[in-house]
Amino acid sequence: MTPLTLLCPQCGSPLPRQALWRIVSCTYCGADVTHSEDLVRAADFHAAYVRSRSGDATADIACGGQYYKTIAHLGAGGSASVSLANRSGAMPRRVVLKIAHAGTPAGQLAREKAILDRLQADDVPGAAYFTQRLPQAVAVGSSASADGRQREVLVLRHPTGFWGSLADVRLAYGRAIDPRHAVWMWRRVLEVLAYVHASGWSHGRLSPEHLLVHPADHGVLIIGWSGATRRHDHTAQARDLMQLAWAMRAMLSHSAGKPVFSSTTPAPLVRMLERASLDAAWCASLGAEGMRQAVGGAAKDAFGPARFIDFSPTPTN
Ligand SMILES: Nc1ncnc2c1ncn2[C@@H]1O[C@H](COP(=O)(O)OP(=O)(O)OP(=O)(O)O)[C@@H](O)[C@H]1O
Repeated sequence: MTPLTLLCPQCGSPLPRQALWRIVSCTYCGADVTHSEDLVRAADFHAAYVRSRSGDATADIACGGQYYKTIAHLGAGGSASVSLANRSGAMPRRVVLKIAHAGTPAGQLAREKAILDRLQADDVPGAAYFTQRLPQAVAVGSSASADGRQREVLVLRHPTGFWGSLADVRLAYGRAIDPRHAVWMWRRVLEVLAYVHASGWSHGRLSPEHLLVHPADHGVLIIGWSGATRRHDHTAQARDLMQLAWAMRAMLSHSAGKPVFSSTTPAPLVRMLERASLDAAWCASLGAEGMRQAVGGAAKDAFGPARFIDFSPTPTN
């Protein structure tokens, strides 16, 4: 072992060996000295910590030991209202908060988190890719809301780039969307369904409200998983495919609430949608992957080879 003498860099006097890992005061000249490069003074650390928590005072929701400041309302469903929020602290992060309505049964959001956690934990082929295309829960808890009552809160990672639900798109258009856009929306959902169905899950509530659209990437995120089950139930999985076909029919219907196709919807697509929304046995025999391929074939018959067309979630004319 090489002997080591620690000397004060100011006066050259010997220092105690604690100077290797903490600050010591030189007994001769009074200088504060340490050899460690990682050391932070307790007072500096405390001041930085207090600075990092300065946003907590303006936060309105506390959950899982973190504080969140809501910044925009995103929507509302049957059980919760949904907001965009910022996590306060040294590492701010944008999240989505679901805050249970008054009267929502206790534990509903906790169940949703448990289902999302199980979906994320699946270790099946394709998991690395598809778990990125499913919602990710961060924490669940309860927090005082504006009316002073405790409400259940679910914190989700914020999926960037998603504009809103297909129900919002339909509302913004007030008429059918271009059927070429319905094709990629349908196929995107079927890709994810093929993955989740293969691991035995069924969603159970596939409606336009539960499909968020990413206009720039032509992406669709399935939300609303609180009713999902994992029973390898082929009937329930066929029902998912039928519900999805009805959601697509809603996007292509001439007027909201009436399943009448717009005149711009080509015949091969109309035939597919009608059969997929009514024939459970056919849906079960095709499965999500078979249906994805069939939609691709019908789209090719109707529009020719696939090409990217810009999508705007609000009408431009
Ligand atoms: N990440 C998001 N970005 C934009 N809007 C969102 C997002 N998440 C949810 N929304 C909006 O909030 C609405 C309600 O969300 P969600 O379906 O998760 O709530 P819910 O109360 O669980 O609904 P329900 O109980 O009816 O299934 C959605 O239809 C959508 O319009």
